[in-house]
Parts: sequence; C-alpha cells; structure tokens
Amino acid sequence: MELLQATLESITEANKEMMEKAKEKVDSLCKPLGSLGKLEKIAIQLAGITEKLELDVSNKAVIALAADHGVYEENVSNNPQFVTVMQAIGFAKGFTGVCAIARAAGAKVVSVDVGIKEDLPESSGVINKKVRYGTANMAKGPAMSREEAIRAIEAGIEVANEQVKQGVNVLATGEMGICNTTASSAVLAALFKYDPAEVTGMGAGVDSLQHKIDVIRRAIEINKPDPEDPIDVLAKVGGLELGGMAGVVLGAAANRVPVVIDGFISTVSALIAYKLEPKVKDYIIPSHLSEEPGAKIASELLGVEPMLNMNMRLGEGSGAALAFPILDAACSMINTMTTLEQSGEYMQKVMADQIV
Ligand SMILES: O=C(O)c1ccc[n+]([C@@H]2O[C@H](COP(=O)([O-])O)[C@@H](O)[C@H]2O)c1
Ligand SMILES: Cc1cc2nc[nH]c2cc1C
Repeated sequence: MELLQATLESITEANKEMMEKAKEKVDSLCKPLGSLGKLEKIAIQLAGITEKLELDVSNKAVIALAADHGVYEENVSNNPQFVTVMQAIGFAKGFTGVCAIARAAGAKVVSVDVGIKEDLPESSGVINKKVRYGTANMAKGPAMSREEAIRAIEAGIEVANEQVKQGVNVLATGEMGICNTTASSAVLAALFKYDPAEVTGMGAGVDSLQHKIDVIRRAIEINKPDPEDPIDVLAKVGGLELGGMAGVVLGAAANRVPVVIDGFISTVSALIAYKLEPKVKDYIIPSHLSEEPGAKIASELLGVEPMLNMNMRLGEGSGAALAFPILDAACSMINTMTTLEQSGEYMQKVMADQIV
C-alpha cells in the first residue's frame, strides 16, 4: 500500500506552461496552422509530460503483463488456458505478435508474470512479480483480496520504475490472460454502471456471448463491487494483469513518462488508474480502437480518441507498439522542422545564390 500511496501522491499534472511554449513552437513551423493535426497534439502533450521542447521517445518498452483467470471454469473463452503462459514466454523470447510489431518500431517487450497459474523457470526470461496463482472464479466470489489487488497495481508500478531507471522514456501497456475480456467487461460495467450486455464482446473467441454476459452479470450480483472504489472493483471482478497495467500507467505518470495504451483491456486498466488519480490522463496516449465493442465506450469514458483503426483485437500491447512510430514522427516534427521564418530566409538566400 505504501508504494501505491506514495506513487499516487507524487503524480502532478503535465506542465501547462511548457505545453503553451510547445504550441507556440508548433504554430511557428513551416506549415498551415494546425495542419499536422494529432501529430501536433501529441508533440504538445509530450512537451507537457517531459517538461522539454526537445523531444525524445527513442527508448521504448511495451510492458506485457500476464495472468490467469479463475472464471475460465465458467466456459467464457473457447481458447485453452495454457495460451497465457505460452504467450508470456513468447513475449520474453520475442516471437509473439506484439514482439514483431515492437521490433519494427525499435521497441523492447518486457514480459511480466503478475499471476500466471504455473511457476516459470528463470530461464524463461519472464520477470516474476507473481501476486497469486491466477484469480479465483469471480462468478462464485471475489477474484482476489483487496491486498492482492493493491499488490498487483504495485507490481506494475515497480516494473515502470525499473524500466525508467534503465533509461526507458516511453512505456506502453500490454497483456495476456485468457478470459481477461470477461474481467475487463465486468470492471467496466461495475465501475460505470453499464449493463454487461452493452460492454461485452467475443474476446478471443467464445461459444456463447449470451452465456458470457450472464456470467458477468452473476459476478457483479454476487460480489457487489463498489463503483466508487476502483480497488474494490478490481479485487472483486478484475484481474491481476489489469491491476498491473493500472500500475504501469500510475508509475509512468509518477515518473513523468508518457504511456501508450493498447486496446480494450489496456483501456479499462487505464480507467482504473484514472479513477485512482485523474491526473494520469495527462500522461496517457491512446493508440488503436480495438474491435471489442466495449473499447469505444472505454475510450470515451477516458476522454481519449484512438488514432488508428486497424480492425485489430489481438491485445498484448500490439496496437500500442504500432503507434510508437507516430510518436517518433511527432518528436521529429518539433525537433527538426524549420519555422516559416527560417524557411523564408533560406529561400531568399537560395534565390540570391548565396548557398554553396
Ligand atoms: O486488446 C484487445 O482489445 C483484445 C480484444 C480481444 C481479445 N484480446 C486478447 O485475447 C485474450 C482474452 O480473450 P478472452 O476471450 O479469453 O477473454 C487476451 O489475452 C487479450 O490479449 C485482446
Ligand atoms: C493464440 C492467442 C494469442 C493471443 N494473444 C493475446 N491473446 C491471445 C489469444 C490467443 C488464443
């Protein structure tokens, strides 16, 4: 609890003065006002986060947190549960979908076990931050205790802190957990009082969507999570990797480092962090709009507009990694473009044949 409390207390808003300066600089560049659209918005946000006008997001990491879910026994996912541990190993060894996309973007993937139901050997390369061996079945009782929910959040904070210490200057949230779309829909419905039918989709595949909705409804009825208490909601109907990702968002904000969020599960986790400390919003950069129906609702609740719509629903942090080059472009824009004035002067020199 101490780490969570200290982290929450250390989060401040982005530097609005620096954002004003960045806006002035962006507006002076050689282009029609506002013509680089969201790229301008991102550059200004990055300046506010880092308190610098010379921007750098060259050291990138996707934090991919993996955990298992007890609600698997309710038949809410038609994929085998071993996929969770298989993909966590794949993250560490570099052969999953997110790894391929991160590689193309020059980013590393950090694989973290926050609650896989098996023990992994050190040689797996997966960082051990295990809080417990998977959650309990939320359709029968709380997924985890309040203390475990806090420890999961703190595991994410710890990883964020460790990565920033190693020089990482932009983070992204990613995850793996068979059944975590059930947990995410339950958290979203409980936190914002939605009917589960409005925020539940097929995930990675399910035999009956109606059955999945009924299980979520039952979990909320049995556990009665308190919408005013995000940790209570996380503990009762959430997941360990959701807590971990909320922690990564909080840790990023506390370190004044931008954090790119991925699809549905990542966005719901960011909402948990936002409910704990609304100032984290200044540090969050959205990436893509997941095909999962609850993703649009979650983005709107967070007040972010995903920049890409690639019909993706893989998770893992794949969409966030795909957005990394857009951040690079925003930095390059503010760092290397000439101003209208400089371009004019240069043009006059060229025309006067003064450039050798
Ligand atoms: O990120 C998304 O928007 C997303 C949407 C659907 C599925 N997923 C991935 O699929 C897994 C969960 O699917 P499920 O059906 O088992 O709940 C989990 O490991 C996620 O990474 C991810
Ligand atoms: C193979 C597979 C890979 C995944 N990655 C994220 N969720 C996933 C679900 C499955 C089934």
